Amino acid sequence: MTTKGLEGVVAAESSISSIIDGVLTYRGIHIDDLAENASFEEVIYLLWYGKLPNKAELDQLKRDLAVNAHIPDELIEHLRLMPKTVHPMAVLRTAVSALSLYDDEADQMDKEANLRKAVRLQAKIGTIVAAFARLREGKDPVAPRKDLSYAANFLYMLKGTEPEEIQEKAFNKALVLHADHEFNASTFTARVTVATLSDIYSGITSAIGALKGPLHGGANERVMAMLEEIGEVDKAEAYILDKLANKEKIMGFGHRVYKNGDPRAKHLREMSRQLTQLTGEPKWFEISVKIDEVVQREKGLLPNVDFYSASVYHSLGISRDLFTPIFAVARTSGWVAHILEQYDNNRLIRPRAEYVGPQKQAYVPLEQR
Ligand SMILES: CC(=O)SCCNC(=O)CCNC(=O)[C@H](O)C(C)(C)COP(=O)(O)OP(=O)(O)OC[C@H]1O[C@@H](n2cnc3c(N)ncnc32)[C@H](O)[C@@H]1OP(=O)(O)O
Ligand SMILES: O=C([O-])CC(=O)C(=O)O
Repeated sequence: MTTKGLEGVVAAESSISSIIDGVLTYRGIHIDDLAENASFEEVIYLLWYGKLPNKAELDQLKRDLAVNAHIPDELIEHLRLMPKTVHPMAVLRTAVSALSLYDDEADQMDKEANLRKAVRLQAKIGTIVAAFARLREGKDPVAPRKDLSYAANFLYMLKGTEPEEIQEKAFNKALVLHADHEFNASTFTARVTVATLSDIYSGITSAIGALKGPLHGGANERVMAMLEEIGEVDKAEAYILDKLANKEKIMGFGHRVYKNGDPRAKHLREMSRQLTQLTGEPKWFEISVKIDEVVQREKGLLPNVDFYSASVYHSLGISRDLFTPIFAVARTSGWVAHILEQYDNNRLIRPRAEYVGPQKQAYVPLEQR
């Protein structure tokens, strides 16, 4: 017996995040609590070390992230030479792989070296996304600042100006909400890769590839494309009904695990409401709410993390093809935690397939085919 898509299959034990009866926790702390109160840096520490940091531990992690946020000049040149029109997720996949070439410890496998690489990767991944976003517009990258939070620094490197406090807070919350999610497809991919005892860069590169697809992280960008295509609230209902009649999936709805709603969506919905008002473009929230109503009514499906995050990022002035790379920036914290957990109690991940192909076939020489 096989289970298509491994639905409901428990593949390993983990003590990083849990989804029990629709409640999401990181290391046992409720996601609502973290979303309201935690900085992304605290969440990184929590995921990697299994406890909230004290002040000294948090200050140290912040310092480590800040001093490691620059990327090698060679990588900037590489990014400069990349075609300007390619998808930033493809760029990120290549750039993270390339980053390993400039890390002397890339293949060193002890725990301390892995933690040092984790800090470097987490610190640099945001810089890579921001640098390419500017380079493709013919602008120079903005060097990271040591005095800003992870969230503020990312927005600063992207735009060249410091974000308003409300923007920093919203972006921080989005990072916290996207940080980890049990055995989602990209995390599982990372674990499969490193379970061969391959290195952390290979794990993250594989995970980025898995996150890119529209059934996973790639949905957030497509949600924004849909909102833009709809354009006005009055057109939303007919647009969705037409898609459903054509048996098309509505991006940002449904979930393999949550059948009664994604607990992250309400936070993003409220952020979307506030930010779209602030930017004077409430229509993105209003169209989203209308879609939400129609999809629930017609299909009984609820929004996932990718739905309201689209209008949140748009309201922060971020191009829609950067939405999934930003998801990768946040999820690197979770990917790393899972990679470290996998190394700590490793066994090769190698399931079986049920063979359903032809049997007892003879080899036919080429000239007889
Ligand atoms: C961060 C994240 O990865 S969150 C997920 C992001 N992805 C998306 O938003 C893409 C849209 N959603 C989907 O494709 C799915 O809901 C997934 C991939 C998230 C979950 O997939 P699965 O658990 O495999 O559910 P599956 O695709 O089998 O759907 C079950 C039924 O609901 C329908 N359905 C599920 N999601 C949707 C949707 N978004 N729109 C319309 N119908 C849907 C399917 O067509 C299927 O109907 P059927 O039984 O009549 O064939
Ligand atoms: O868990 C999943 O399948 C997808 C998801 O919501 C995530 O990765 O955040």
